[in-house]
Amino acid sequence: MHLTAASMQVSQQDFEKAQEQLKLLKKDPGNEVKLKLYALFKQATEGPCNSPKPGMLDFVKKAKWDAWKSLGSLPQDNAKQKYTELVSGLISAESSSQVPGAAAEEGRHDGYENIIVNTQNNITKITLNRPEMKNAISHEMYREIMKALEEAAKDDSTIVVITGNGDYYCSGNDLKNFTNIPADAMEKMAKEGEALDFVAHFIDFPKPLIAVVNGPAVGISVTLLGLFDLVYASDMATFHTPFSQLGQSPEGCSSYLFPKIMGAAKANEILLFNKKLTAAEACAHGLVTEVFPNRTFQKEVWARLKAYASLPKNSLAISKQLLRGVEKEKLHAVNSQECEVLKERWLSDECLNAVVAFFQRKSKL
Ligand SMILES: CCCCCC/C=C/C(=O)SCCNC(=O)CCNC(=O)[C@H](O)C(C)(C)COP(=O)(O)OP(=O)(O)OC[C@H]1O[C@@H](n2cnc3c(N)ncnc32)[C@H](O)[C@@H]1OP(=O)(O)O
Repeated sequence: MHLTAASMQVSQQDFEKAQEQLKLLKKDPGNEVKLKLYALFKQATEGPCNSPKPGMLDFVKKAKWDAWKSLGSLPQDNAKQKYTELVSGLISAESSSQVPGAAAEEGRHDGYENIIVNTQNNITKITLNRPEMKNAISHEMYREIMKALEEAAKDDSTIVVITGNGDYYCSGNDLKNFTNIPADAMEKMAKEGEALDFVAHFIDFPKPLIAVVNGPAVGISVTLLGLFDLVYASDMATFHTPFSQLGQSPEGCSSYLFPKIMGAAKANEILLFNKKLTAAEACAHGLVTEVFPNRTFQKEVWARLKAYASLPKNSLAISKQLLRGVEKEKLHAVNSQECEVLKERWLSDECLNAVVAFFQRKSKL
């Protein structure tokens, strides 16, 4: 690739170094980020997109073209700067969001396979730990999260944090949950009260519960955010609830909380029409408390959480109960109704076909 710019905020050398660093990334950054990188690189090296729009059915080329076109007239030097920042963000996220695999990690709780739980500095951290599956939540993982929440409710911690290991926060329900049990998978899912019980753990959780959303969030990991007390997000996080695409319906009390938080018009766009939000949009609509640059995300968020965790524990828990108490009964009723509808959805052809289509998808970016 030939680069031409001479006077740029980011030197040619830094830009080229970023391209090299990108190759060293151990983790696949994911399509969303790949598109952003592609667009910024093209803008930085060729300027605004003037190439003809690819045909509607050429999905990959069209996605790339859209991403590049969306940068409009962003100057080349700005694109170069953003590209370099994005790469360094990915590198630092890789080194800081990788949870040390060592069982020797201080305060680590034993007995979990799919999550890592540790308590330190008055904070119990629950890390979703299936990075190769984008932290999709399997049956076993649902059970582990419930167990971890039950233990965290009783332990010495003042606040409890949920985050993800790797580039994703969580890709939602593991769609293999529908396929692992032969033949009667959907029926079994529908009969088990797992979803109801899982969401109830969040409604009833007695301490401040904070989501540290390190990357994209999908499905139930988004809807549940309405039940958290704080949501901090990296600027690389996105929020997507593709329920109608999947022949499913909203859960996690989102059918009640999302319109309340962001107004009916926006909630409809998100929950009915699969509109994916950027972190900045989710923050503007009240789902996210604050967004941080990915480069400094872990450092800034954990410094803040440590300060919060030194506040008086009982006062925090009592105040949370006051805030939540008025709505608890309503939230359980909403959860119950959402799960009833979901059970029917899981038995529908629309849902079955969507799950089959996911596992049959061929073309990836
Ligand atoms: C108690 C039950 C309560 C249930 C409540 C109802 C909950 C509803 C929901 O959560 S609906 C949302 C369900 N989630 C999805 O639809 C997301 C599906 N995944 C994807 O669309 C993509 O994987 C992606 C956009 C998250 C990431 O794309 P990409 O960056 O291209 O990565 P890969 O697709 O290659 O993913 C890597 C690897 O992970 C597997 N995987 C990712 N997410 C899921 C998932 N949710 N279920 C199952 N498997 C998932 C993916 O298949 C790849 O595996 P492979 O390499 O192909 O073996």
